[in-house]
Amino acid sequence: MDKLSIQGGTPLKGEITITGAKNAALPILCAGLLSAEPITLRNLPDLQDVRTILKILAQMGLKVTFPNPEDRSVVVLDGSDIHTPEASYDLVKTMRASILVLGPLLARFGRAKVSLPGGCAIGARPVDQHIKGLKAMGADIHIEHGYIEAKFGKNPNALVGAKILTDMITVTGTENLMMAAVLAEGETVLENAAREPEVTDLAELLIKMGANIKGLGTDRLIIQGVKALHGAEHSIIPDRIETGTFMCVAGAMGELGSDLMIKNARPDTLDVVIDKLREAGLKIEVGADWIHVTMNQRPKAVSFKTSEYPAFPTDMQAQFMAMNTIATGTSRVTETIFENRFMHVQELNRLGANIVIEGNTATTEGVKGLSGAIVMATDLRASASLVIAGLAAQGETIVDRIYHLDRGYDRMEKKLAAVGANIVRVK
Ligand SMILES: CC(=O)N[C@H]1[C@@H](OP(=O)(O)OP(=O)(O)OC[C@H]2O[C@@H](n3ccc(=O)[nH]c3=O)[C@H](O)[C@@H]2O)O[C@H](CO)[C@@H](O)[C@@H]1O
Ligand SMILES: C=C(OP(=O)(O)O)C(=O)O
Repeated sequence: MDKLSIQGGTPLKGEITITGAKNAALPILCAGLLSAEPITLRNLPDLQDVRTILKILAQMGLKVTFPNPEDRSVVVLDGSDIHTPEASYDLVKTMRASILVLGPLLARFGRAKVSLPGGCAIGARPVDQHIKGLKAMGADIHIEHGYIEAKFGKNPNALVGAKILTDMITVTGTENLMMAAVLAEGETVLENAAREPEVTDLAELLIKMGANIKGLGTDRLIIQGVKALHGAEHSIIPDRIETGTFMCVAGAMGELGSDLMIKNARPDTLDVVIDKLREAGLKIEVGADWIHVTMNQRPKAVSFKTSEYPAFPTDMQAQFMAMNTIATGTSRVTETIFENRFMHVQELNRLGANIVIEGNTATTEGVKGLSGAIVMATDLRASASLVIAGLAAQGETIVDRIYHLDRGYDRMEKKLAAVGANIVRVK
């Protein structure tokens, strides 16, 4: 199992280029199931989760071609010969977002068999709202032997448009139902829809493919179903969480100093993150597609509560907490999206942090410095927080189990080493 070895305490300076967003790439790749014509995608990130979903899609019969094998950022999908609309437990268990094949398979082929994803480190994460929405669109769905078995029900030829109000805001739930609705008969209204930029990016691709979707970026999506979708070309939006993670790296360098020019970013998707980092004392300049961030003092403690977009993202919570560990003052961080997303706390404390959890709130008393240790990554963003803390700590930090990190970051250690970090992958 790979590990990262980090010698902390070096200042960071240079340029970092952001890659496409994992959480946009995954639903967008699944949208390849919706058309028999080729779809060309650019700015695809090179991640384990992307490799996993491509494997699942290829098993179904989707043809996946990288026109230039040395450049994994451009891919062509060909859904003209989908023969097996099924996703097995073996792959689904490694990545919950595999559930995103359910809506497109059912809408286009009238049947789908997809393993129920299990829970994961950060929470139980049921998919009841995905199922409830598809049932409202007339699907006949049963759970048997750990699999969701779905087929057309009410109407034997198609899903039917419906008004769907989910019990909570769900990102992949909105994406699954939107992909089902684009090929349904009639109008679907998704109330309480997620407004995350990745949902909008998926909607933009679907519109290029001929879908009729209104209300992009709002919590009410109105979709008029069409008979078939055609081919399209699309560039995946830059990853706002990867961007925010590197900004937290800059912040955690504190008095050591950092000066990072972050390129190919979408600062307009990071308003609350940028505000909070300025509150922490980072100097931030922003252009249309770049962010220049500098830091040369201990960060100030920042408190926040995670919530749905456009509020503070849960996927940035752990990275901010890593920065808070060495801040002046006390921060209070409340996690409202996932019931178990503080797994990094124990590991940050092993590096010398002073964090106490009470219910869904973590209180951090900033300390002057951290000291390197062996720590264990438990989930994707927890891993990122340990890398950040390791870069700020004195001495060597070993981050074990970085397969979690590889799920969602494209060559993170290479990007960090290029700006002066002393970080290497140990096989
Ligand atoms: C691949 C992807 O895009 N992953 C993101 C997506 O995950 P994901 O789409 O899985 O997260 P959701 O928005 O669905 O989850 C929000 C909350 O709703 C609950 N829920 C959700 C669906 C459902 O049917 N029933 C239910 O109870 C979940 O357990 C969670 O407590 O949004 C999360 C919240 O921004 C992010 O942290 C993840 O990075
Ligand atoms: C929780 C995350 O991803 P996923 O939904 O794929 O587990 C994440 O990206 O932080």
